[in-house]
Amino acid sequence: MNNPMIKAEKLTRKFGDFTAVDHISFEVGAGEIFGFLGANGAGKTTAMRMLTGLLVPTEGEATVAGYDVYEQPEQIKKRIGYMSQKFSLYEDLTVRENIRLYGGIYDLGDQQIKQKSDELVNMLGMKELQNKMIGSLPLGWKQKLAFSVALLHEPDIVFLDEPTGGVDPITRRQFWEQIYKVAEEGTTVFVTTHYMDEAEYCDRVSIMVDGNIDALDTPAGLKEQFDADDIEEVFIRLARGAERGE
Ligand SMILES: Nc1ncnc2c1ncn2[C@@H]1O[C@H](COP(=O)(O)OP(=O)(O)OP(=O)(O)O)[C@@H](O)[C@H]1O
Repeated sequence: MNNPMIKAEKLTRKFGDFTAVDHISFEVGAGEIFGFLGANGAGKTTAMRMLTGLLVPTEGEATVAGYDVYEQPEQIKKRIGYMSQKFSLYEDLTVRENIRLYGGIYDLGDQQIKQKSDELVNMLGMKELQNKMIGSLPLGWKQKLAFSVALLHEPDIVFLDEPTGGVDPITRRQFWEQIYKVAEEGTTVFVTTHYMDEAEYCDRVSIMVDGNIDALDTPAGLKEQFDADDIEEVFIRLARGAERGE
């Protein structure tokens, strides 16, 4: 792959004697939608924390947007967006206040923040809601807004950690339309999900089992390789052998 946006080579993280992520290697291209699947405890969050410059690896190499995870975590943080269920918008601030807050965190100027706020509320059809507290909005709206906010500073890569948890299939589908749009514009999307229908929407999917990447291919390639009707079947077959998890 020429100039991969993410490149991991034998990336490893141990906690004491326990190896949470065990020598994983993969590359993700610019504008690619890369699905990062695995059962609970497989090591996805640990891998993602290393790639986002939040956790130092024990061994191995990785670059993200061309920056080294050991040497240049601060540069990485500037070039990525991050959205998760746990780390997201402030419930007791309004839609507009949240945008302003994150614009400030991402070092955008006042004028740019104002312009981005207008664009964003218009694009999301949230003009009427812009002065409402986030806490009063339905979860699907919060997710769409959190995604847009993660893209405010026009990052090269956006990391999405279970971005659509807890909403209905139509809302999830709308969220994925937003994902397609930014990927078409060239942003790389790295996404974890427990919804197997969403795995089918990715360009390529990796499946982690007990700290290792046991499979990595396009959805069609995985189905062929495992002679399965859908990704769920592939996933279950791989995850059944897992020792970790609930
Ligand atoms: N700080 C830590 N100290 C010790 N063990 C940890 C730490 N963080 C994660 N682990 C262990 O590493 C393993 C992988 O955890 P991780 O959170 O990366 O999995 P995951 O695939 O993201 O799971 P989930 O889908 O439940 O979030 C688990 O067994 C977990 O208990």
